[in-house]
Amino acid sequence: MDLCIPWILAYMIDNIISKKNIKEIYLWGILMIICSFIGVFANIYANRNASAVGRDVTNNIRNDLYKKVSMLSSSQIDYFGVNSLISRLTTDTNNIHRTICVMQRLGVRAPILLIGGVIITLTLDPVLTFILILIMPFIAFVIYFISKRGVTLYMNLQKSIDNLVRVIRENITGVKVIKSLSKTDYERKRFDKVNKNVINNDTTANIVMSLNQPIVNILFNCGLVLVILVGAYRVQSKAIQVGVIVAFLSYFTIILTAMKSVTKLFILYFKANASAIRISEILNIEDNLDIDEEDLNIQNTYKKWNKKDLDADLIKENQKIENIHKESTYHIQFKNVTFSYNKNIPVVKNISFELKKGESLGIIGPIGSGKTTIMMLLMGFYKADEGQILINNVDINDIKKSELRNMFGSVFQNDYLFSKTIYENIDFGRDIDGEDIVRAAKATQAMNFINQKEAKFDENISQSGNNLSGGQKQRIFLSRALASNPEILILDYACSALDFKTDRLLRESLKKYYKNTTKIIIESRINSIKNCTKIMVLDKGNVVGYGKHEDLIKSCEIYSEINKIQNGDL
Ligand SMILES: Nc1ncnc2c1ncn2[C@@H]1O[C@H](COP(=O)(O)OP(=O)(O)OP(=O)(O)O)[C@@H](O)[C@H]1O
Repeated sequence: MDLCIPWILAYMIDNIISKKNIKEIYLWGILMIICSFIGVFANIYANRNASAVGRDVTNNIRNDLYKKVSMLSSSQIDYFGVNSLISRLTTDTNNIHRTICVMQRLGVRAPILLIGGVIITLTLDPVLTFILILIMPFIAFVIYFISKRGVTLYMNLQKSIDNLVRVIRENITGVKVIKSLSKTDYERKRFDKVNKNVINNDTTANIVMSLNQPIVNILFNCGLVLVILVGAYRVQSKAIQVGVIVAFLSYFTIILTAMKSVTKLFILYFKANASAIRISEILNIEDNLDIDEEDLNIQNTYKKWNKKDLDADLIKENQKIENIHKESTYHIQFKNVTFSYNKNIPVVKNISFELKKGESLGIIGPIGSGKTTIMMLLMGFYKADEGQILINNVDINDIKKSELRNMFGSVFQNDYLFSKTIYENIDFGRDIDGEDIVRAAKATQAMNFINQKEAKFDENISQSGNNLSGGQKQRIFLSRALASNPEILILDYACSALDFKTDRLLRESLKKYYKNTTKIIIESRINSIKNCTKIMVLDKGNVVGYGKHEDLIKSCEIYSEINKIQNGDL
């Protein structure tokens, strides 16, 4: 419709107006109005559809990306970094969303106006069109050359945004520490630095990309001047009529706008391309995912087999596992396990221990000695470089990840509470029986403070549990770990915020109500682990003591030293 209107105008100027027939002028005028309306409504319709497509495509990409991110193995998450994953899920998908929306509107409209404009001007006057076509390769070259540089520049920009997200996240989650250490100024300067980096990268990218517009404008305006000069000469020599020049000026504006749109598209495209590369880096990962091939196979097999066959097979498989359980003497076995995060310097070396069902292991040792790493290996977050880890006599690498994870209840140092009710935070979407939740809350002494809350279990917890004390939070973490009646309970400094009495009551409840659960407890207080079936003393990734409390006091120098310090003897 945009292309029709100038053509009608030229026709009216050259053929209708001279006839001085008002009726005919009105008719052609009405035709122009109809064209305008059709154009407006078609535009609204196209925009609505483009938005819907943009919304759905981004929704799919974000879902796929989220699914993939949630399946990444721990080492892959370490490799990409949490902040980079967050900005890939947010800023990068947003860049793609904008581009898809604009691409559908301008990407369709601009070429139609561009090519259509050239074709129509050709029918009006080939000589003037020739001037137009002559400058187009120059414009295309400028756009291509400048925009090509955009990919690297926008990649750098995205990387600096990753850094910005990291610093903001650290500052917001660590706001209390920052204030208590009076480090607000220091953190502000750190933020300023990364923020400036984003601004600098953004400015560089924008300066380079904004060269496009003025250069394109200059080239086009030169063409316009030439058209008017040549056009005036041709009107004078009666080769064309005045209406053609008027139409030509309109077509020039249309074509110029279309060219500008193409430039904008290029900028958006290169920006989105940088984001798309970052997104596909995640989507294209195939190996080392935190989901077993077996899990995927089962999904595929479901499609192929009928349910009866699958059930029969699952029953056989369960029987096999049950037999293994019966034969197995040990619940958990570590056999000479060695592991290194960077595949260079081992963090834990030659770790061996065995636990029978219901037994407990206390792990103690200096900061960074590898205590948490042993738990990470047991839960299958990382694979051991050497040695073997067995649960119920089965190598954990042969156990389906989902099945493995279901065996555990765990509390780690950096656990998280969600802005939901106390009940939902304990249940954690697992549809656990209400009785089990209450039992867990009683065992962990959480009931005492839950009962004091107005809404009891339905009391809302604010983000990260800011409306709870440290000890209350820990009791909810512990309840969450115990609520599913896990086979294995892992407590990594899970009781550090509990007072001595609550700590003792918790241990008594664990013994009484969860006697079949095998427990591994990482603690710095000897009193919290001295009654464990076995105690392991770690130092720089090596086991320097292993046995019962009384034996270690005599045989392990580090252990007896810690014991003396904690009893006030040193
Ligand atoms: N994801 C990781 N990537 C690289 N190195 C890591 C990672 N996690 C831990 N480490 C390193 O491995 C070593 C052991 O860490 P680990 O968390 O197992 O120690 P820990 O004994 O549990 O310490 P703490 O008592 O402070 O909790 C440390 O030197 C630590 O810096």
